[in-house]
Amino acid sequence: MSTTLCILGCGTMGKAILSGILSSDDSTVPSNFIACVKRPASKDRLHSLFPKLRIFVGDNVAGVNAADIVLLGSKPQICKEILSQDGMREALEGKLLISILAGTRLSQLHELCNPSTHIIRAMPNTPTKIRQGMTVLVPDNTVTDLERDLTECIFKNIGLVTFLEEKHIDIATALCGSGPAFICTILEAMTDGGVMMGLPRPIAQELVAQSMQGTARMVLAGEHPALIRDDVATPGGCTIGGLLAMEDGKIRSTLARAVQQAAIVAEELGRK
Ligand SMILES: NC(=O)C1=CN([C@@H]2O[C@H](COP(=O)(O)OP(=O)(O)OC[C@H]3O[C@@H](n4cnc5c(N)ncnc54)[C@H](OP(=O)(O)O)[C@@H]3O)[C@@H](O)[C@H]2O)C=CC1
Ligand SMILES: O=C(O)[C@@H]1CCC=N1
Repeated sequence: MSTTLCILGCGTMGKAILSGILSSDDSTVPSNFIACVKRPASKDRLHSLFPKLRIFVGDNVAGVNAADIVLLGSKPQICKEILSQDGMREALEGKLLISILAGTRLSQLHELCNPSTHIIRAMPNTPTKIRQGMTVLVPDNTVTDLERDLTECIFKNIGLVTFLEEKHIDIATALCGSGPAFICTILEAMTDGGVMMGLPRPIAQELVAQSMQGTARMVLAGEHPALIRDDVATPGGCTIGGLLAMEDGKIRSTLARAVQQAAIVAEELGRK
């Protein structure tokens, strides 16, 4: 049976999810894809990236009508406008709606939909583009096991998946949704250090990025970050010199506060 996924608002994150799914060998579910956007220029860009994609400009209801599953990928601020369009409630009836909107709660989405629309909140990140994403899923209590499994399958195909309660999704938004931006800030800063000491930027950047990837993989394989750190910081060595400079700059509390601030703002986005 063929399943059609409509990405309702297909910008940065919609494109990342589509790229991930379409580059996988296992793109049987969903098997067909639709995107809805606002501007004709976005249609042209999407068409050049994904030639087989059906694209609707300014006709969201038609896009949703033609789909089995809808992934809401607009900015949170315009979700009400989109879901209140004439015919949208009806178009979504009996369908699974996956919302990737930061901050917008299940209860707010339900108010804009009929009861037969089942809703799952998802918080993915841009590395889904290369099938290395991290997605947190929050199904509401009307979601069937089949819908839950299907959503898990879609996101597992493009990265790791974990289920959380809704009360934790703003924190997940800060950690995995915003995470790539925070991590790239650290990556750029370390690269700057290498450039300052005389390495060409592309080489310094590769050294940092691969070190980040390798270390992250060790942690994901079960190694404890504190032990990895201790192994590297030999007595009287260069690493402990660098670590103390980081602590002088309050790097730990700075990064933890960044996550705290992003989680606070994520929660506020749902109130706008
Ligand atoms: N960016 C990220 O890393 C992450 C984002 N998110 C969430 O994903 C969502 C989208 O973010 P992002 O992809 O960055 O945003 P973008 O601005 O890149 O994409 C938004 C999309 O919505 C479309 N759109 C705007 N108005 C309408 C409308 N009236 N009808 C139909 N489509 C419309 C835009 O169309 P057009 O192109 O024509 O303007 C665009 O394609 C947000 O809710 C965000 O919280 C979640 C995790 C990570
Ligand atoms: O900054 C934002 O609003 C979005 C949500 C998570 C990542 N980017």
